[in-house]
Amino acid sequence: MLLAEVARVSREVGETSARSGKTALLAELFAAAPAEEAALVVSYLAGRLPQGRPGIGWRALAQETPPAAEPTLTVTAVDEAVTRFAAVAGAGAQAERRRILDALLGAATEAEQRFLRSLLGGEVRQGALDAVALDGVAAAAGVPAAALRRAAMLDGSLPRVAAAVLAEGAAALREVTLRVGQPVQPMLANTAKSVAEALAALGPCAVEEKLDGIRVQVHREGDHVRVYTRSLDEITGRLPEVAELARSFAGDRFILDGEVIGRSAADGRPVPFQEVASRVGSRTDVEAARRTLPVVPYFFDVLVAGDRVLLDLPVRERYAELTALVPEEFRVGRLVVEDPAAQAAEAEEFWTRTLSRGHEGVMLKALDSVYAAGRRGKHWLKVKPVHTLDLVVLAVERGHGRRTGLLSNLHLGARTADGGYAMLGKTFKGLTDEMLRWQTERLGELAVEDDGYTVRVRPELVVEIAYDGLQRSPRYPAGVALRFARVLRHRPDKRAQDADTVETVLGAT
Ligand SMILES: Nc1ncnc2c1ncn2[C@@H]1O[C@H](COP(=O)(O)OP(=O)(O)OP(=O)(O)O)[C@@H](O)[C@H]1O
Repeated sequence: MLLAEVARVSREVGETSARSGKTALLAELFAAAPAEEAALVVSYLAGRLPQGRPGIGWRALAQETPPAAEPTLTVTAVDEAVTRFAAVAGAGAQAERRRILDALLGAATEAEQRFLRSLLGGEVRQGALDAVALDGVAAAAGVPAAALRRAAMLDGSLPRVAAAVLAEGAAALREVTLRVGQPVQPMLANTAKSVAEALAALGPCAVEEKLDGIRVQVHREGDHVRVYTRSLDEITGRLPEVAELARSFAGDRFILDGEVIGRSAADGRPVPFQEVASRVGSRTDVEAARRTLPVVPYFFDVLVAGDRVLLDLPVRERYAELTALVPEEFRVGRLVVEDPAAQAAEAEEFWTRTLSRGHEGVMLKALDSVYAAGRRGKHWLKVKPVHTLDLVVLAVERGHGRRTGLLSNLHLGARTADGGYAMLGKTFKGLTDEMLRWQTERLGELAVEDDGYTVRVRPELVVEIAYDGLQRSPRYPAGVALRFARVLRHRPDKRAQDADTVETVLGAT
């Protein structure tokens, strides 16, 4: 299929405001895509490259290249060029990359160049596009969107499932199941303001300790254990003690969901999140890092046990399975509340005790709820003493004085209903020297425009922000701004589409 077709539909989708109109345009294109190119076409329209981020800087993309007069470029040819680009290494790499990019842009018409620049630069608005692309595939294949969404979550790749369902119809969906060794998007939680509010919303539920560490999904098949992060990256090699422990558990085939934390050698209290994050992030000399900060996983869910997929079992039954596999000392602390009215005081006491042990808060889970992979549902509710927001960095200002040479003052945005972002304020508070160095490097990679003072970036980096409330402000697009915002931590483990929406921000305060 010609890239021109993809670029045209992408433009038309952008110009159409009704969701049904967007879906129809995409469905027509997907139905017309040849089987061997369907995955690529879906991927491009969801704003993604199968190669991930090939590291093409905005300066390289901004360079003018004379366009081709006629469209001849196919999506397969684009894919091959990006693969070559991503593989270039060693001496002369920069010139070779330039050559590949010039050849690619030179083979594209003006309209195709525009699309390529946004695709390669990661500038296509992702969150909304993913969902719209999914609707388009469902309509083209004649399958329910919900069934397709679930299959894509289980498989981990919408383009792959899309290609199968476009070729084989609904039958392909039945074949998608959870497989050991294939990570699945974890279930996420919503926020409640208090334990009482969460109990009222959920009814019979489990109240669990909310540990502040790194989410891990542990897959075991015989002696093979793999550990994945929340963003589905494999980190087995960095956490040898987790793999060793999983090998010691009763079953020899399972998928467990849990949180890894470190404990202080002196008093056993949990160490700050940053220390665990830096331990998990360190790839070199894992053994030395392990001696400095050994970590322990605490599990709270099980998704596969033996040859059974447990996602559709309710919490109470999954927990019984977890109990059979994982010894109590490696499960999160938990209180079962069958009767919220009678056990309210007990639940409050569990919350107080959990906080006094140095944990972040509690997580309440409806006892009859299933595991909704990849969803931020209403069946898991977290309660924390300090309310925080996850916001996306839209731009950053260059520092001055002691911060000269560093990217410092962050422009923070919440997601809007149309797939964009509304800026809610700026802050440089709470950033340690190490965080400043880290964000300068990361935001440098995400830069798309630089006027010498403010660097606009691709909206990808999520930061966790504490704040004292909202104030009216006509200068900001949502009509409100954050008061006393400060950065608690960077959240490279989160995607922009996991960030808070303007709606939740307004509802939170
Ligand atoms: N008992 C628990 N059950 C589920 N998740 C837990 C538990 N204890 C700790 N967690 C962590 O809490 C996270 C769920 O909260 P949420 O979905 O809001 O993600 P989050 O935004 O990363 O959380 P937060 O920002 O509050 O740390 C999980 O991803 C997991 O890492």
